[in-house]
Amino acid sequence: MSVSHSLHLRLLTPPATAIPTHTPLSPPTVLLRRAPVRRLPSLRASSSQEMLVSEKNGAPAAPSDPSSIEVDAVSEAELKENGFRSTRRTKLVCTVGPATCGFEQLEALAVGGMNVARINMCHGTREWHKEVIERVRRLNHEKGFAVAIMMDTEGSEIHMGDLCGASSAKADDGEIWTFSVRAFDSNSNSTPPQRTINVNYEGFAEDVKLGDELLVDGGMVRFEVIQKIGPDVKCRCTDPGLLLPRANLTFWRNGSLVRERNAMLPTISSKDWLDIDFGIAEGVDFIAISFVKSAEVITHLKSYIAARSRDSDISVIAKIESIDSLKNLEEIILAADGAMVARGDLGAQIPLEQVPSAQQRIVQLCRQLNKPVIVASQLLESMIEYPTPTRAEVADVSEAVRQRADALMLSGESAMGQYPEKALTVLRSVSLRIERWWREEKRYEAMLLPSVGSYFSEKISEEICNSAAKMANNLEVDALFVYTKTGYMASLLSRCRPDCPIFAFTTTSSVRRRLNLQWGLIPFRLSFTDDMESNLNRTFSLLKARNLIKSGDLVIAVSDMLQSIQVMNVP
Ligand SMILES: Nc1ncnc2c1ncn2[C@@H]1O[C@H](COP(=O)(O)OP(=O)(O)O)[C@@H](O)[C@H]1O
Ligand SMILES: C=C(OP(=O)(O)O)C(=O)O
Ligand SMILES: [K+]
Ligand SMILES: [Mg+2]
Repeated sequence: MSVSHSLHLRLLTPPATAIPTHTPLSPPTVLLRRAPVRRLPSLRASSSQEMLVSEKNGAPAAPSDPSSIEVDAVSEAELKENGFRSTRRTKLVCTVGPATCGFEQLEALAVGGMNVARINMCHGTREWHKEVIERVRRLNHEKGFAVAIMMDTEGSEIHMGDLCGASSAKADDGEIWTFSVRAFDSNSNSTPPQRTINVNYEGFAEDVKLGDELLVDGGMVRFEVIQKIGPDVKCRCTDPGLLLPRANLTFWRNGSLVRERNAMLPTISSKDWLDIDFGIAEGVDFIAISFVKSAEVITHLKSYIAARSRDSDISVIAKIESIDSLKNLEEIILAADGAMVARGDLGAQIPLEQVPSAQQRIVQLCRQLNKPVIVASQLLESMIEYPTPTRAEVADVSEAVRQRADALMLSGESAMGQYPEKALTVLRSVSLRIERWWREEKRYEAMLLPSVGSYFSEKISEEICNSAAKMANNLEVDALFVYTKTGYMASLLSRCRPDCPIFAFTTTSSVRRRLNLQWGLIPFRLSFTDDMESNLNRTFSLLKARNLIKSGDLVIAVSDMLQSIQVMNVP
């Protein structure tokens, strides 16, 4: 028999088309009934009008083709390879830099499981970044990937200049180096004297004091301030190491971070605004804001984006990397569309031993508030130079996966390291293994998920998703299906971190790319109607023809058009 009994739980509310979203509804009546056994028409790709897009081999169908379904080539391969109950849930972000900006290198990362490509506006020119964006878009179009693009702003941090073209400089113990606010232009004749580093913050020489400790890259190299001469600050190296172009600088006095005038620098600098305009014009999917201090800046940016691009849905990610961002954590996360635990700078602003608990707190709060969260920086730092990670790095990655963060991020490992693909493979295999272990052992601690919706209709959606996820675990279903136009219902299911994967069907490519950042979601683009029966039948036939599901698989379907939970076997 091709169809088993299907249980249909429906909340009797007016049809979704009649409900403007965010309108309070009258309390729903719950009706539980057993639907009659139905025999669905057995549709095969060959016998139906519905042609599948085979993006990998041919030209992709136009996104508006109503009869097509799009899933990215890698999710499809991973689903088949791992079997969908154990396909990867943790998403992977790779920073693109000189080591990975070529088309083939980007393709290798996409094949390796990169869900989001990050460009860091702190480095490179806008033209350089534009080319990377174009390559990623071409890759998506020609090869059937759905890699999203995240632009990360430079922010008003204090950092060194670009070492006049040198890729690095070695600072040895006891050496005297000069940090100067004088601008040495690598193209002009004003070559700086030896061991002189330009600092981008005008107030630097005035703000530091003799005896201050100067930390490069959060302590990778350390200096002590020994003399101030006009714009120049002479420092003695106390912890030797490699200085990298545009490395971040912090200064400490009596064991605490100095936050004087530099704390007054705007979160979004004038250069950042130009970069943001660039990002909007290029249609990036995410903009990550560095050194967020309060919720206002996020709200401000979001209204700027909305005014600039009426139909754009760029998500704003708040980078948590300062003391202020920890102080105002909840309001910042509430205002943003997601957050990043930016451990690089965070570890330079708070004592290192406080970073792990801050990470745990941020990851947990993001899940409670239903915002995706990325754990970033130094996950596999040694792989910049070596082909295998340290045991400690593997343990760190495992911990982020165990905390059920939405995504893990590579920085230097993929931007300028020697083994970008190997680093990505490590993230992928560790994620898969830890996720499986945790599922098998049912080790995860139950998390209280508070209600986040402000409207009654949103609260209904939350209850439906919480119940559907619980049913999915208890009934051990193979997959959850969610039909969602805005992606909201999909995120609510993802928040529950269910045991089975979540197939998220959405109508636009941009929502699909954004869902790529969220835990456990396998986003598909599909045109669907308000008729769930026909949506389900079409989806079943399209996915079966693609060998992504088979007759007898047990699925639970929810949608944001119809407040219902349906449990059924694939016919
Ligand atoms: N677009 C780029 N051009 C040149 N180098 C880059 C680029 N992006 C990243 N890098 C290199 O990769 C390193 C790690 O990247 P990331 O962590 O994003 O930056 P940062 O170290 O400034 O926080 C950078 O320090 C820089 O050396
Ligand atoms: C991700 C981070 O930000 P950036 O690489 O831009 O400094 C960080 O500080 O950890
Ligand atoms: K940055
Ligand atoms: Mg940072």
